[in-house]
Amino acid sequence: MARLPDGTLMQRAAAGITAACADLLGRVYGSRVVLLVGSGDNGGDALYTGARLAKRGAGVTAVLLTPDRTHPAGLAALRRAGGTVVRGPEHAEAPIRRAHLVIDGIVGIGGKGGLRPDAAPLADLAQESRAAVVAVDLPSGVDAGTGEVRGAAVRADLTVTLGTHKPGLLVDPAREYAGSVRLVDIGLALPGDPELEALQHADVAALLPVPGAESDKYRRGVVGIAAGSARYPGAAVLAVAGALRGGAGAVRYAGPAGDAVIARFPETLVSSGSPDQAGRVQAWVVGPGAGDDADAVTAVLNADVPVLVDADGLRLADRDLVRARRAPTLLTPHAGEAAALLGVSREEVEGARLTSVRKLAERYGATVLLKGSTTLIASPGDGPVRVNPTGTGWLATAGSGDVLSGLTGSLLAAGLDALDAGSVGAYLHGLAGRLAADGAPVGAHDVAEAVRDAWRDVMD
Ligand SMILES: NC(=O)C1=CN([C@@H]2O[C@H](COP(=O)(O)OP(=O)(O)OC[C@H]3O[C@@H](n4cnc5c(N)ncnc54)[C@H](OP(=O)(O)O)[C@@H]3O)[C@@H](O)[C@H]2O)[C@@H](O)CC1
Ligand SMILES: Nc1ncnc2c1ncn2[C@@H]1O[C@H](COP(=O)(O)OP(=O)(O)O)[C@@H](O)[C@H]1O
Ligand SMILES: [K+]
Repeated sequence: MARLPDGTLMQRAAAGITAACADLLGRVYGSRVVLLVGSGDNGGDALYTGARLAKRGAGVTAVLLTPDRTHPAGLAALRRAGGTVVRGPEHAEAPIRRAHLVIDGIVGIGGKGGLRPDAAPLADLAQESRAAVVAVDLPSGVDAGTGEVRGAAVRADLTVTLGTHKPGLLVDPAREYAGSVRLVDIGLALPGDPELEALQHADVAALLPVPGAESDKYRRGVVGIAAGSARYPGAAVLAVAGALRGGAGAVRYAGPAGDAVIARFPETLVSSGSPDQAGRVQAWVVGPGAGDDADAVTAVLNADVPVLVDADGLRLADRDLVRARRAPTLLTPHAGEAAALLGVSREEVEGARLTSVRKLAERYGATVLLKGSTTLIASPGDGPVRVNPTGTGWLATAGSGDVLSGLTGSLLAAGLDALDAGSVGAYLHGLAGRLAADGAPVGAHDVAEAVRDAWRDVMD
């Protein structure tokens, strides 16, 4: 900012927001636009955007939340362009009701907590009106850095974000408030590591284990699955189904559901004893449908290879044993399991996913994949947390987590580190869920089958 003339970034921002608004409106000339203007630079962005729309023939009304603390140059620009001003939120109802478009410039990255009482009714009015709502930088009232929503907040149809995505646009519950998100490059060079990163197709393609000319099944990695029980044999079958599609050269199964596994997947190497008698593997998955078999969990945690712990395994695992492990450990809880591991309520985890996943990784000295509407993967330390961009609500179906654990374990056995295995596993799983569903409900076995399509899609 220091290297640029005053106002340059704001003009770039306004140009980008104006273009997005024009796309949304279709026709700017003759449209009615209301600006919700707070006291900071976020309000300034809205005012300059309003000025540009007014020059193109829109009727623009600015609602000033704090009339004596409004961005002065932005306000002057709007007035010069023919915009009108109402002073105070109490005058907002009539213009918002008639608007085609509401631009939310109440607060951006400078905001703290939910909207204050004077601003909160504006969020309601905007939501009740038939106008499209465009948020500048962020929906006002959500926490930019964590994705938490601690009070009233604007619900946008589109968020035009400036310079970079913010965690609040990628992590639930705030993500829901953002609508679709459009990034405007305003030429900021961003320092250091981001808080959050999202893999894209090319990143995943570069990480997927592909066999070379010299490969054999052992070099590709053998994944061990210690899952299922007499009561839940299906969990074993689904975990193996995921594991067979994850790139390992062989899948070993150890546990009481060997007959069910073999019946469905004859290529599996099955044994009914303890995992430590099952033969060598390069990674273990333990826990899906395991019931109360704590011995199997302990045996796996004592193995000196990467281990993925899911479902019942998370409940049965000796926590000191997890912390004492030297080989990589990947825990894959959903919000309820994460809540039990942290000793808090499920709601607390769902309301603060980013904080929760970091805390878990720190507390257990392990990589943690927190499942759910936004899947996050964190390793201990200050490095970026990964957010999975491919998730879909169709994955919320019984057994789909078992598929994820097998798939991700297979990637671990193939040599990916725990953070990469977790994020690539979640990416393929989400994509497979979308491809399998294609607009209609799916079962977990459909998701497992579609992993191959997801893999091809990524490699294309
Ligand atoms: N940085 C950049 O490179 C660029 C930044 N740009 C833009 O600037 C924005 C950041 O601007 P900013 O720093 O002025 O803060 P901002 O988000 O307007 O909020 C502060 C104001 O909100 C108020 N307020 C606080 N909490 C509140 C609440 N809960 N409910 C209601 N009000 C609340 C708070 O009031 P106060 O505490 O002072 O009473 C203060 O006046 C950024 O998001 C982007 O749009 C772009 O132009 C391009 C380049
Ligand atoms: N609303 C949602 N949006 C996206 N993904 C979801 C949603 N709900 C659940 N999922 C995903 O579905 C899977 C469910 O796993 P899990 O909770 O372990 O179920 P199960 O134990 O039945 O297999 C996880 O990968 C999770 O991230
Ligand atoms: K905003």
